[in-house]
Amino acid sequence: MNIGFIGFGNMAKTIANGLINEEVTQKERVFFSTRTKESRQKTEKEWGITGVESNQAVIDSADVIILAMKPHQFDEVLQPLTIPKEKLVISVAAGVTSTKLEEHLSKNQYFRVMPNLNAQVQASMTAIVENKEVDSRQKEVVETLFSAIGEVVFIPEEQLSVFIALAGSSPAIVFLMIDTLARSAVKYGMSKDTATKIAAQAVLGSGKTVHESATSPWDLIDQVSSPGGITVEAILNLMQSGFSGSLIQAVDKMVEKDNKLSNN
Ligand SMILES: NC(=O)C1=CN([C@@H]2O[C@H](COP(=O)(O)OP(=O)(O)OC[C@H]3O[C@@H](n4cnc5c(N)ncnc54)[C@H](OP(=O)(O)O)[C@@H]3O)[C@@H](O)[C@H]2O)C=CC1
Ligand SMILES: O=C(O)[C@@H]1CCC=N1
Repeated sequence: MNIGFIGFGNMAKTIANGLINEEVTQKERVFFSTRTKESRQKTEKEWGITGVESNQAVIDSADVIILAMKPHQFDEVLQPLTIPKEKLVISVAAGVTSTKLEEHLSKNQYFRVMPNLNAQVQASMTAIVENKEVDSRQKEVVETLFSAIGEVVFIPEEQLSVFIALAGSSPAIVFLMIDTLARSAVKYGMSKDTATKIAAQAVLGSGKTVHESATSPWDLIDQVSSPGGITVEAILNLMQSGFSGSLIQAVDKMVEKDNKLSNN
Protein backbone atom coordinates (compact mmCIF):
# COMPACT_ATOMS: atom_id res chain seq x y z
CA MET A 1 0.00 0.00 0.00
CA ASN A 2 1.45 3.40 -0.98
CA ILE A 3 1.02 5.91 1.82
CA GLY A 4 1.31 9.64 1.29
CA PHE A 5 1.64 12.36 3.90
CA ILE A 6 0.80 15.99 3.26
CA GLY A 7 2.76 17.67 6.02
CA PHE A 8 5.63 15.72 7.52
CA GLY A 9 6.22 17.14 10.98
CA ASN A 10 6.19 15.53 14.42
CA MET A 11 2.99 13.54 14.02
CA ALA A 12 3.48 12.37 10.44
CA LYS A 13 7.04 11.24 11.19
CA THR A 14 5.84 9.33 14.22
CA ILE A 15 3.13 7.53 12.24
CA ALA A 16 5.42 6.79 9.28
CA ASN A 17 8.09 5.42 11.58
CA GLY A 18 5.57 3.10 13.26
CA LEU A 19 4.15 1.86 9.95
CA ILE A 20 7.61 1.16 8.54
CA ASN A 21 8.85 -0.52 11.75
CA GLU A 22 5.77 -2.71 11.90
CA GLU A 23 6.20 -3.55 8.19
CA VAL A 24 2.72 -2.33 7.29
CA THR A 25 4.49 -0.59 4.44
CA GLN A 26 8.04 -0.14 3.19
CA LYS A 27 10.15 3.02 3.00
CA GLU A 28 9.92 2.97 -0.81
CA ARG A 29 6.13 3.17 -0.59
CA VAL A 30 5.98 6.26 1.62
CA PHE A 31 5.74 9.72 0.02
CA PHE A 32 5.48 13.12 1.62
CA SER A 33 5.29 16.83 0.98
CA THR A 34 6.11 19.75 3.24
CA ARG A 35 5.65 23.51 3.06
CA THR A 36 9.34 24.23 2.59
CA LYS A 37 11.96 22.69 0.34
CA GLU A 38 14.53 22.82 3.17
CA SER A 39 12.40 20.66 5.44
CA ARG A 40 11.67 18.20 2.61
CA GLN A 41 15.33 17.81 1.67
CA LYS A 42 16.45 17.47 5.28
CA THR A 43 13.87 14.72 5.92
CA GLU A 44 14.74 12.90 2.69
CA LYS A 45 18.38 12.83 3.73
CA GLU A 46 17.67 11.72 7.31
CA TRP A 47 14.92 9.20 6.53
CA GLY A 48 15.72 7.89 3.06
CA ILE A 49 12.12 8.27 1.94
CA THR A 50 10.70 10.14 -1.01
CA GLY A 51 9.71 13.77 -0.65
CA VAL A 52 7.71 15.09 -3.60
CA GLU A 53 7.52 18.65 -4.85
CA SER A 54 3.78 19.22 -4.60
CA ASN A 55 0.83 18.13 -2.51
CA GLN A 56 -0.87 16.95 -5.71
CA ALA A 57 2.09 14.62 -6.33
CA VAL A 58 1.39 12.99 -2.94
CA ILE A 59 -2.23 12.41 -3.98
CA ASP A 60 -1.12 10.98 -7.31
CA SER A 61 1.48 8.64 -5.76
CA ALA A 62 -0.47 7.22 -2.82
CA ASP A 63 -3.45 4.93 -2.20
CA VAL A 64 -3.95 6.32 1.30
CA ILE A 65 -3.28 9.98 2.03
CA ILE A 66 -2.67 11.22 5.57
CA LEU A 67 -3.30 14.92 6.10
CA ALA A 68 -0.88 16.00 8.82
CA MET A 69 -0.68 19.77 8.48
CA LYS A 70 -1.76 22.23 11.16
CA PRO A 71 -5.53 22.82 11.32
CA HIS A 72 -5.34 26.37 9.92
CA GLN A 73 -3.50 25.11 6.82
CA PHE A 74 -6.29 22.79 5.65
CA ASP A 75 -8.30 25.12 3.40
CA GLU A 76 -5.24 26.51 1.68
CA VAL A 77 -3.81 23.02 1.11
CA LEU A 78 -6.99 21.21 0.04
CA GLN A 79 -8.51 23.94 -2.17
CA PRO A 80 -6.29 23.45 -5.25
CA LEU A 81 -6.09 19.63 -5.08
CA THR A 82 -7.82 17.07 -7.24
CA ILE A 83 -8.50 14.04 -5.05
CA PRO A 84 -10.02 11.05 -6.88
CA LYS A 85 -12.93 9.43 -5.01
CA GLU A 86 -11.20 6.04 -4.77
CA LYS A 87 -8.37 7.43 -2.63
CA LEU A 88 -8.77 7.08 1.11
CA VAL A 89 -7.96 10.27 3.00
CA ILE A 90 -7.17 10.35 6.71
CA SER A 91 -7.00 13.60 8.63
CA VAL A 92 -5.15 13.56 11.94
CA ALA A 93 -5.82 17.22 12.68
CA ALA A 94 -7.51 18.50 15.78
CA GLY A 95 -10.19 21.10 15.10
CA VAL A 96 -10.87 20.17 11.46
CA THR A 97 -14.40 18.78 11.51
CA SER A 98 -16.08 16.35 9.14
CA THR A 99 -18.20 19.25 7.89
CA LYS A 100 -15.03 21.14 7.02
CA LEU A 101 -13.46 18.08 5.34
CA GLU A 102 -16.61 17.53 3.28
CA GLU A 103 -16.05 20.92 1.66
CA HIS A 104 -13.14 19.21 -0.12
CA LEU A 105 -13.78 15.45 0.07
CA SER A 106 -16.60 12.98 -0.59
CA LYS A 107 -18.49 11.74 2.46
CA ASN A 108 -17.39 8.17 1.73
CA GLN A 109 -13.65 8.64 1.32
CA TYR A 110 -12.26 9.99 4.59
CA PHE A 111 -11.71 9.33 8.28
CA ARG A 112 -10.83 11.67 11.10
CA VAL A 113 -8.24 9.99 13.28
CA MET A 114 -6.53 11.16 16.47
CA PRO A 115 -3.30 9.31 17.32
CA ASN A 116 -0.76 10.42 19.87
CA LEU A 117 3.00 10.81 20.06
CA ASN A 118 3.40 7.42 21.74
CA ALA A 119 2.95 5.93 18.28
CA GLN A 120 6.77 6.32 18.33
CA VAL A 121 6.90 3.21 20.48
CA GLN A 122 3.82 1.47 19.05
CA ALA A 123 1.84 2.62 22.09
CA SER A 124 -0.52 5.22 20.67
CA MET A 125 -4.07 5.45 21.92
CA THR A 126 -5.82 6.34 18.69
CA ALA A 127 -9.41 7.35 18.07
CA ILE A 128 -11.02 6.77 14.71
CA VAL A 129 -14.16 8.82 14.23
CA GLU A 130 -17.01 6.65 13.03
CA ASN A 131 -18.02 7.33 9.44
CA LYS A 132 -20.99 5.28 8.34
CA GLU A 133 -20.54 6.34 4.70
CA VAL A 134 -17.28 4.46 4.09
CA ASP A 135 -17.23 0.82 3.07
CA SER A 136 -15.95 -2.05 5.22
CA ARG A 137 -12.73 -2.38 3.21
CA GLN A 138 -11.78 1.26 3.92
CA LYS A 139 -12.66 0.78 7.58
CA GLU A 140 -10.40 -2.26 7.67
CA VAL A 141 -7.54 -0.28 6.09
CA VAL A 142 -7.72 2.55 8.62
CA GLU A 143 -8.02 0.09 11.50
CA THR A 144 -5.04 -1.94 10.26
CA LEU A 145 -2.86 1.14 9.80
CA PHE A 146 -3.47 2.57 13.24
CA SER A 147 -3.54 -0.77 15.08
CA ALA A 148 0.08 -1.12 13.93
CA ILE A 149 1.02 1.84 16.12
CA GLY A 150 -1.00 1.03 19.23
CA GLU A 151 -4.56 0.70 20.50
CA VAL A 152 -7.53 1.85 18.44
CA VAL A 153 -11.02 2.89 19.48
CA PHE A 154 -13.95 4.00 17.29
CA ILE A 155 -15.83 7.00 18.71
CA PRO A 156 -18.53 9.41 17.55
CA GLU A 157 -17.25 12.83 16.48
CA GLU A 158 -18.96 14.58 19.42
CA GLN A 159 -16.49 12.79 21.74
CA LEU A 160 -13.36 13.75 19.84
CA SER A 161 -12.62 16.98 21.76
CA VAL A 162 -12.55 15.18 25.06
CA PHE A 163 -10.63 12.29 23.51
CA ILE A 164 -7.95 14.75 22.37
CA ALA A 165 -7.62 15.98 25.95
CA LEU A 166 -7.55 12.44 27.34
CA ALA A 167 -5.16 10.87 24.84
CA GLY A 168 -4.02 13.16 22.00
CA SER A 169 -2.58 15.87 24.23
CA SER A 170 -2.25 14.12 27.59
CA PRO A 171 1.20 12.67 26.81
CA ALA A 172 2.49 16.24 27.21
CA ILE A 173 0.94 16.40 30.70
CA VAL A 174 2.47 13.06 31.64
CA PHE A 175 5.86 14.18 30.27
CA LEU A 176 5.57 17.29 32.44
CA MET A 177 4.80 15.13 35.45
CA ILE A 178 7.75 12.81 34.78
CA ASP A 179 10.08 15.75 34.28
CA THR A 180 8.87 17.49 37.44
CA LEU A 181 9.19 14.32 39.53
CA ALA A 182 12.69 13.75 38.18
CA ARG A 183 13.73 17.38 38.72
CA SER A 184 12.50 17.15 42.31
CA ALA A 185 14.83 14.18 42.83
CA VAL A 186 17.73 16.11 41.29
CA LYS A 187 17.29 18.51 44.21
CA TYR A 188 18.27 15.59 46.47
CA GLY A 189 21.41 14.80 44.46
CA MET A 190 20.19 12.15 41.99
CA SER A 191 21.29 12.61 38.37
CA LYS A 192 18.57 13.83 35.99
CA ASP A 193 18.99 10.82 33.70
CA THR A 194 18.63 8.28 36.48
CA ALA A 195 15.72 10.17 38.05
CA THR A 196 13.93 10.43 34.67
CA LYS A 197 14.31 6.69 34.01
CA ILE A 198 13.00 5.86 37.48
CA ALA A 199 10.01 8.24 37.21
CA ALA A 200 9.18 7.01 33.69
CA GLN A 201 9.22 3.37 34.79
CA ALA A 202 6.97 4.21 37.77
CA VAL A 203 4.49 5.90 35.39
CA LEU A 204 4.70 3.04 32.87
CA GLY A 205 4.05 0.48 35.61
CA SER A 206 1.16 2.51 37.03
CA GLY A 207 -0.55 2.64 33.64
CA LYS A 208 -0.05 -1.11 33.23
CA THR A 209 -1.48 -1.76 36.69
CA VAL A 210 -4.60 0.28 35.91
CA HIS A 211 -4.95 -1.56 32.60
CA GLU A 212 -4.52 -5.02 34.02
CA SER A 213 -6.18 -4.74 37.41
CA ALA A 214 -9.88 -4.84 38.17
CA THR A 215 -9.29 -2.27 40.92
CA SER A 216 -10.14 1.39 40.27
CA PRO A 217 -7.38 4.03 40.40
CA TRP A 218 -9.11 5.47 43.47
CA ASP A 219 -8.72 2.14 45.34
CA LEU A 220 -5.16 1.72 44.08
CA ILE A 221 -4.29 5.06 45.73
CA ASP A 222 -5.38 3.51 49.04
CA GLN A 223 -3.25 0.43 48.40
CA VAL A 224 -0.11 2.60 48.03
CA SER A 225 -0.97 4.89 50.95
CA SER A 226 0.15 2.96 54.04
CA PRO A 227 -1.59 4.22 57.20
CA GLY A 228 0.64 6.79 58.90
CA GLY A 229 3.06 6.41 56.00
CA ILE A 230 4.75 8.53 53.36
CA THR A 231 2.41 8.45 50.34
CA VAL A 232 -0.63 9.81 52.14
CA GLU A 233 1.41 12.94 52.95
CA ALA A 234 1.73 13.60 49.21
CA ILE A 235 -1.85 12.71 48.34
CA LEU A 236 -3.29 15.04 50.98
CA ASN A 237 -0.83 17.78 50.06
CA LEU A 238 -1.79 17.53 46.37
CA MET A 239 -5.49 17.55 47.28
CA GLN A 240 -4.99 20.67 49.42
CA SER A 241 -3.01 22.46 46.72
CA GLY A 242 -5.63 21.78 44.03
CA PHE A 243 -3.91 19.12 41.88
CA SER A 244 -7.18 17.52 40.70
CA GLY A 245 -8.75 20.94 40.16
CA SER A 246 -5.81 21.98 37.97
CA LEU A 247 -6.13 18.85 35.85
CA ILE A 248 -9.88 19.33 35.48
CA GLN A 249 -9.28 22.91 34.37
CA ALA A 250 -6.60 21.77 31.93
CA VAL A 251 -9.05 19.30 30.34
CA ASP A 252 -11.70 22.05 30.14
CA LYS A 253 -9.18 24.37 28.45
CA MET A 254 -8.27 21.71 25.87
CA VAL A 255 -11.92 20.93 25.07
CA GLU A 256 -12.62 24.66 24.80
CA LYS A 257 -9.68 25.18 22.43
CA ASP A 258 -10.67 22.26 20.19
CA ASN A 259 -14.23 23.61 20.02
CA LYS A 260 -12.88 27.04 19.13
CA LEU A 261 -10.70 25.60 16.34
CA SER A 262 -13.62 23.49 15.11
CA ASN A 263 -15.90 26.52 14.87
CA ASN A 264 -13.45 28.58 12.84
N1 LIG B 1 2.04 16.51 17.63
C1 LIG B 1 1.16 15.66 18.14
O1 LIG B 1 1.39 15.01 19.18
C2 LIG B 1 -0.17 15.45 17.46
C3 LIG B 1 -0.56 16.21 16.37
N2 LIG B 1 -1.77 15.97 15.76
C4 LIG B 1 -2.17 16.76 14.58
O2 LIG B 1 -1.18 16.58 13.58
C5 LIG B 1 -1.11 17.72 12.76
C6 LIG B 1 0.34 18.13 12.58
O3 LIG B 1 0.88 18.45 13.86
P1 LIG B 1 2.45 18.38 14.11
O4 LIG B 1 3.04 17.23 13.38
O5 LIG B 1 2.63 18.51 15.56
O6 LIG B 1 2.90 19.74 13.35
P2 LIG B 1 4.32 20.15 12.73
O7 LIG B 1 4.37 21.62 12.78
O8 LIG B 1 5.40 19.36 13.38
O9 LIG B 1 4.21 19.69 11.20
C7 LIG B 1 3.40 20.34 10.25
C8 LIG B 1 3.85 19.91 8.87
O10 LIG B 1 2.96 20.48 7.90
C9 LIG B 1 3.74 20.97 6.81
N3 LIG B 1 2.99 21.96 6.05
C10 LIG B 1 2.60 23.21 6.41
N4 LIG B 1 1.97 23.84 5.39
C11 LIG B 1 1.98 22.97 4.35
C12 LIG B 1 1.53 23.04 3.02
N5 LIG B 1 0.93 24.14 2.54
N6 LIG B 1 1.73 21.97 2.22
C13 LIG B 1 2.35 20.85 2.69
N7 LIG B 1 2.79 20.72 3.95
C14 LIG B 1 2.62 21.77 4.77
C15 LIG B 1 4.98 21.52 7.48
O11 LIG B 1 6.02 21.72 6.54
P3 LIG B 1 7.42 22.44 6.95
O12 LIG B 1 8.19 21.39 7.68
O13 LIG B 1 8.06 22.78 5.65
O14 LIG B 1 7.06 23.65 7.75
C16 LIG B 1 5.25 20.39 8.49
O15 LIG B 1 5.95 19.35 7.87
C17 LIG B 1 -1.95 18.82 13.41
O16 LIG B 1 -3.11 19.00 12.66
C18 LIG B 1 -2.26 18.27 14.80
O17 LIG B 1 -3.55 18.63 15.23
C19 LIG B 1 -2.60 14.98 16.18
C20 LIG B 1 -2.28 14.21 17.24
C21 LIG B 1 -1.07 14.39 18.01
O1 LIG C 1 -1.56 20.29 20.38
C1 LIG C 1 -2.25 19.98 19.39
O2 LIG C 1 -3.01 20.81 18.86
C2 LIG C 1 -2.19 18.58 18.83
C3 LIG C 1 -3.50 17.86 18.96
C4 LIG C 1 -3.24 16.72 19.92
C5 LIG C 1 -1.81 16.80 20.21
N1 LIG C 1 -1.25 17.78 19.58
